[in-house]
Amino acid sequence: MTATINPRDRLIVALDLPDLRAAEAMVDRLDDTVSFYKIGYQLAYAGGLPLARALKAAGKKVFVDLKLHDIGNTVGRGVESLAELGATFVTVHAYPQTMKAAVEARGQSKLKILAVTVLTSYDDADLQEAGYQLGVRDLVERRARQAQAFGINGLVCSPEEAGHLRQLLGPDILLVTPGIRPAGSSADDQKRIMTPARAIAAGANYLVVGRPVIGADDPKAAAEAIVEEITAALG
Ligand SMILES: O=C(O)c1cc(=O)[nH]c(=O)n1[C@@H]1O[C@H](COP(=O)(O)O)[C@@H](O)[C@H]1O
Repeated sequence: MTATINPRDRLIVALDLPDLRAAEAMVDRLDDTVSFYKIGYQLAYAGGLPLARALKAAGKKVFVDLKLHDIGNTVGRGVESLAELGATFVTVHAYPQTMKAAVEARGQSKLKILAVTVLTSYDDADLQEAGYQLGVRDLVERRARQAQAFGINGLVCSPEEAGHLRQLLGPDILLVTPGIRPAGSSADDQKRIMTPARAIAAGANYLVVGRPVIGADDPKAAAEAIVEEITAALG
């Protein structure tokens, strides 16, 4: 089912930019190279959420990444509001109450709920410091199984877990992987990373890329190179 996604549509560029003007300028620069954008904390909290509607009207897809996590009622009502925006994806943290409330609130809308398993900036030591007994691999697996049981549409995980999750959960669940770094680029604060080609080979459906594109001297060329790598990896 997910094999039919066009290679270009598998690249999601994170518009981690300070304001609407900067985000609109980046979308203009990237032009037809990019069809899918992510709006996260930085832009959303700077008044950027309305860009979701404008992008949709321009034929682009939008991922609203607010990583919801609160009591079930608050999560549910938040998801209802986000469904009105016309986004394709929204994120919640992969906690049982949160996932259950989000799936119920999604109702018949076209919004797909993605559960963030373990952030790609975490390793085993970070989880231990935060009080978890499980390491990354086991916690991702546990949360992924729970997410599937709740009817979540997809998982945000690192490409390092994508192969294992694909095997475990089958072909239908969407695997959306940040922590993407083209060969030779800086990891920044990411700890679980892979190149675009390896992430696709591991079974990721969508790759989320921020700084390697928006921080490049030529963002359009950087995005095009990633699309080419995705296309080649899909064979
Ligand atoms: O939910 C996400 O998109 C997300 C989850 C995660 O585990 N790790 C992660 O990096 N992200 C997001 O993916 C993007 C990655 O950005 P870069 O590290 O600049 O490529 C950022 O917007 C993060 O908020």
